[in-house]
Amino acid sequence: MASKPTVLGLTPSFGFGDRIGLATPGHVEAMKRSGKTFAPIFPQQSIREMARTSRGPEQVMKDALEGMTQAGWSGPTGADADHLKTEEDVNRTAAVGFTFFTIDPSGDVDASADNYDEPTLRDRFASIRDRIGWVDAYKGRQHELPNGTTVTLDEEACLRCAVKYGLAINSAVALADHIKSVHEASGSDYEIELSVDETDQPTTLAEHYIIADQCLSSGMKLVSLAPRFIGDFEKGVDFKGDAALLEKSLHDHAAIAELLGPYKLSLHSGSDKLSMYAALSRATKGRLHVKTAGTSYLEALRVAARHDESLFRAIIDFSRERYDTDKATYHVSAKLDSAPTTKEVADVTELERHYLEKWEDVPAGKGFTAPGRQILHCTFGSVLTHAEFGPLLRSLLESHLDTYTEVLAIHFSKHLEALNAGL
Ligand SMILES: O=C(O)[C@@H](O)[C@@H](O)[C@H](O)C(=O)CO
Repeated sequence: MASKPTVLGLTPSFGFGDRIGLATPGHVEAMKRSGKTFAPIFPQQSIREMARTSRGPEQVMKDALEGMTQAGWSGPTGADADHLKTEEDVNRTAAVGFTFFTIDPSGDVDASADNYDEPTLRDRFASIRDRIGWVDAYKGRQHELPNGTTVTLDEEACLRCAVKYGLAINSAVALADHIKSVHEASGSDYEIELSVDETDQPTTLAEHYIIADQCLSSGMKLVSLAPRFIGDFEKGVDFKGDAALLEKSLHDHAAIAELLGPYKLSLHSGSDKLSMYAALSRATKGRLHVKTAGTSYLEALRVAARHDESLFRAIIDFSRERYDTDKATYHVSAKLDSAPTTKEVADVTELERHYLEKWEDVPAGKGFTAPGRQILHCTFGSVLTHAEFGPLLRSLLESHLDTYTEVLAIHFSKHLEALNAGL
């Protein structure tokens, strides 16, 4: 019998989202092979994923706990109620035993604030001044971080942060208060992650400092924070960008987390970012959380590529029809013409290479880069709720659970080993 989800505190942790409900045995197997320093989060699903797959929190929790029991996992696990935006999201997930609550206040972020000229910035600030009381308290301050970097909170940085994130901080604090009251009523423990990763511009050090400081001073039980890091963290493929600049910035963000918390730095869209994992582990000295989800769905399609070619081809055709619509809320850059149609590729192994890629084709220490992965990645909801493809894929996985478990074990062992390399 699997243990009940618990809080994990500052232990290095790794989130294994599962959009189908059959991946946990493979996740457990990867943990057994390579997860020595990491605590797992097996039940993990965002509200967006639940909406797209028509699975509710009960089902997500039940599938993960059953998978843990089936695979003989008796160690601890967290349970991540991911990308929560409303009190209703909290109530539904708390009721079934989620312990790690990821608050996503992106609906209240003013994403245009980075481009406002000074008069517009002052104007916008004037319109929300009565709801943001902290600008004068930070203005003019400088903070030396444990790694020697200085965070400068000049007037412009404070105003821009207030306009961009002020209302989002307020809504995050309000949702955290609700999480607290729900858990006080039930007498159960919980922890909070704040995610501000889904923005176009990277989170500056000044923004990170103010956001975290405001949340902590409100009493938020913040155990991890997901900034938007520099470079590109697109879904389904490796990190794109300047590795040296990223590493320097990871050290700075980790130093803020150490100074103000400590809390963990969290990496969203963490699947397949193997080329930067060691840097993340080094910079945070293991005080980190990595979140993955869509990559387990892609590995499920690998099972289709190997055991039911016509289903694999049909799913690719359908995903190509859906991609331009379904990619709307995801950070991806693939275009439909970056991968061939199924008619253009006769050999299924070649098709697998274009749409999923194979580990044997990827250099050591790197992740996948094939653009076709993104076409399949964003369209999971349409496929899984499709009257024909959803049930066919599920029954294929059920009859080839050994293959699914093994491909996931290989896939995630590579992830965990790359993270361990920096510790
Ligand atoms: O697709 C989703 O909604 C979630 O899986 C992700 O955004 C999640 O937060 C994540 O970053 C997984 O890599």
